[in-house]
Amino acid sequence: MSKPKVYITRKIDATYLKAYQDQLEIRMWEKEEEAVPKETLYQEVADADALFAVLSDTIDEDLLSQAPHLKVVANMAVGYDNIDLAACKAHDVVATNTPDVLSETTADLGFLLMMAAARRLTEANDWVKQDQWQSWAPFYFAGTDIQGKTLGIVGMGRIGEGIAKRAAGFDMNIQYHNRSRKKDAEERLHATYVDFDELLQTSDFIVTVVPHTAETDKMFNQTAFEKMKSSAVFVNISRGKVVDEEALVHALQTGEIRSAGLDVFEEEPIGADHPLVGLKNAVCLPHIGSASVETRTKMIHLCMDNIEAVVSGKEAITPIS
Ligand SMILES: NC(=O)c1ccc[n+]([C@@H]2O[C@H](COP(=O)([O-])OP(=O)(O)OC[C@H]3O[C@@H](n4cnc5c(N)ncnc54)[C@H](O)[C@@H]3O)[C@@H](O)[C@H]2O)c1
Ligand SMILES: O=C(O)[C@H](O)CO
Repeated sequence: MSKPKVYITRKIDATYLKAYQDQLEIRMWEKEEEAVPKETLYQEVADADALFAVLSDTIDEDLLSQAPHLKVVANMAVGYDNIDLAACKAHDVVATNTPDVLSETTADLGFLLMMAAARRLTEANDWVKQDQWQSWAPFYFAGTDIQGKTLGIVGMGRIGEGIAKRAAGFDMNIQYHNRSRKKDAEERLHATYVDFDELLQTSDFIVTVVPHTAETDKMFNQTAFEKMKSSAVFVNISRGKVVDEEALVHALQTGEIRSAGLDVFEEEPIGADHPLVGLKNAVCLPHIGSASVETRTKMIHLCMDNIEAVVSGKEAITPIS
């Protein structure tokens, strides 16, 4: 009997796939950083039973209509705004994501961005590397402290809770806004629920970690930045599209807010000519929230385990509900 066919849209080292090769016929796009061209992807899915996708692949009606045998799309991300779930349902395709395994690593990066933006880390690092350091001075690269400050978390989910846990260790006051109030988290994390406007107005640090949906699209717009303190540090580790980037650039340029730490952008990838890259008070990273070897390994295995489960007639481990 022939093995179920899996197509992987990015190069993954064979060692990660060894355990699955007896059960599955695995093909993949052989480039790590270059996206698979649409024509190639459409040809490859024509006889595939399973698709291992990454967050920059668009999984929509157009693609699914080219994939008559497809049973499962395993997205190597917890976010799934690249997947049309209604189209998956219509084609009887199970969509899966990678929740939990990346929460701590992504919370680490959120915290790192908070501190980097507060303490002007990249600016100071660039200065040394550009051979500009002459002598010690009392206030050069003086940033702002985080201890004793108020942190506002927008999206108190798995990763949001991870941020709150870390913030407690830094003696921050924690407030949050979420689609629904989470009383259990309030007790566990000593966090206070506030509405969105109050969070914007009263937080010294604002971290967003909501999914990108119709509701959260550009929720950080000009009005939102105007409400923030002029000393506020804004961090986005969710999706670029939850922010109106033009408004953010304006807020950073005019001192409406102090600084920003950004792992995600409206259209990715961005280049050196992007307006945010040119701003000293913006720390910009190439969407690496979950990028530790340990976590990426877990994400790959979870995708493959989901695929193996579905193609062998079992329930997916982490279906997107
Ligand atoms: N930068 C990265 O590399 C990276 C890594 C992992 C996740 N992410 C992003 O972070 C998101 C969150 O991941 P998670 O595992 O914590 O998800 P989660 O579902 O556990 O948490 C999301 C929280 O946002 C809340 N929420 C949804 N809509 C909201 C709204 N309109 N207003 C306020 N709150 C709202 C939900 O109620 C939930 O509590 C993902 O969807 C993904 O887009 C980014
Ligand atoms: O949604 C996700 O999981 C990230 O963006 C990549 O880890």
